[in-house]
Amino acid sequence: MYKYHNLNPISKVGLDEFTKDYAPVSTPETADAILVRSAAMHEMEFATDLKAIARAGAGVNNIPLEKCAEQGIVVFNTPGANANGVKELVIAGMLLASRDIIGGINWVQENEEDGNIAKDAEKAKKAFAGQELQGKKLGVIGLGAIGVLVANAATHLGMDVYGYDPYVSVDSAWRLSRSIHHTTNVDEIYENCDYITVHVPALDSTKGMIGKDALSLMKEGVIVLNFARDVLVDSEAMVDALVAGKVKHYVTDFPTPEIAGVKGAIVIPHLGASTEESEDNCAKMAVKEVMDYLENGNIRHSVNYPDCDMGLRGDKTRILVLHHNVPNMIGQISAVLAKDNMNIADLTNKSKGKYAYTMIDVDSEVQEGVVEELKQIGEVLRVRVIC
Ligand SMILES: NC(=O)C1=CN([C@@H]2O[C@H](COP(=O)(O)OP(=O)(O)OC[C@H]3O[C@@H](n4cnc5c(N)ncnc54)[C@H](O)[C@@H]3O)[C@@H](O)[C@H]2O)C=CC1
Ligand SMILES: O=C(O)CCC(=O)C(=O)O
Repeated sequence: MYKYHNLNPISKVGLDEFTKDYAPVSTPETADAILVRSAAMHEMEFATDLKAIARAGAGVNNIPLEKCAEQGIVVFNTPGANANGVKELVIAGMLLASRDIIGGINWVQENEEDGNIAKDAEKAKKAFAGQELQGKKLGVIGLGAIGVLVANAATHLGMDVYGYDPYVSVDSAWRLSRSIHHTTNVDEIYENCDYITVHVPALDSTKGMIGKDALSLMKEGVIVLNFARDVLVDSEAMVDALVAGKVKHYVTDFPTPEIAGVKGAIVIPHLGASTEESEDNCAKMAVKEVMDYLENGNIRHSVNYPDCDMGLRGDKTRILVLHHNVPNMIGQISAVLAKDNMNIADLTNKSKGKYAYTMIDVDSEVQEGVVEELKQIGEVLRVRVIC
């Protein structure tokens, strides 16, 4: 029986994917796998039983990826599974920033007792007039799962769309509408666009990317949208730009004390992926990733180990070795197996940055002594046998 622990509420539709071989546990200490959404995991200690963490979502900045890798814990995410939910809220964000829908609705609520409300509304409404999206320039920074959907949808609203992503994947490039202008210089977006939306992960290299310098290049009255992570935008610089009127509206999915009450900020409580569909999609993908890893050793959509897939285990015994990506690991591993006269039926080795993964199918049983010998090889981080 495998055990899993949910650090956040996870959609039942996803959890229903677990077979009868899986049971939930109320604390993480004995779990083989943890399912998580946005819970902060950086301060957590991980028990030795823990083999996998699946983030039901895209951003993994709440998880200590390297610490997990060093302990032989594979971290997964669910790329693209909530992208449509975020795309739709970004479009809503652009509309909220363009038309004073919130001001208008508030006016109606404040005047709900007014018997002449229909007539008075016709006089009051001029205070809530706005502008249309059609014909405006939109800059999309980060053309991954979400950025591509936002860019394509905006073209259907008649916007003139510019995209920037120096690391764009072939898959994303294929999905991007041909009418989107591809720029290799992000300053072009800052200088020319009426709306700028950011869809990049929170990394050391992207933190604070919308800061004083970027803001100084932008057009007067620009609208900036951030549905990616709070740290991408320098709060102090953004507050100054809002107060000065340089930025007309900052639409963000991340409330912080610095930005929450500032005039011109439209702050949403991290609702981008909070739709039934996105929550179900993410949970289903996360559960399938965990089961395939625990039962077959296959890694798909990991963010700290290489993806590696040998299909279903069948009647073979499968040895799984997580290790550092250094020379002569396969030589040392196969030497241990040869010494014990074990025949390798199939072997795959993949690497990603500092870490690598070796999957081996053997025809015979694996004795505990062999596992111990494999663990003793320097640079090996975890050995697991599935039979
Ligand atoms: N508000 C919400 O509820 C949600 C927020 N997110 C956030 O949005 C981010 C993006 O999500 P996805 O599009 O699904 O991820 P993704 O991984 O599909 O796309 C990210 C893109 O950013 C690009 N990129 C990386 N560094 C860049 C840079 N310096 N300049 C320009 N592009 C750069 C990558 O090449 C990639 O194409 C996530 O990392 C997460 O932080 C994701 C889902 C829900
Ligand atoms: O699980 C959530 O609601 C947050 C989604 C998110 O921010 C992400 O997928 O990166």
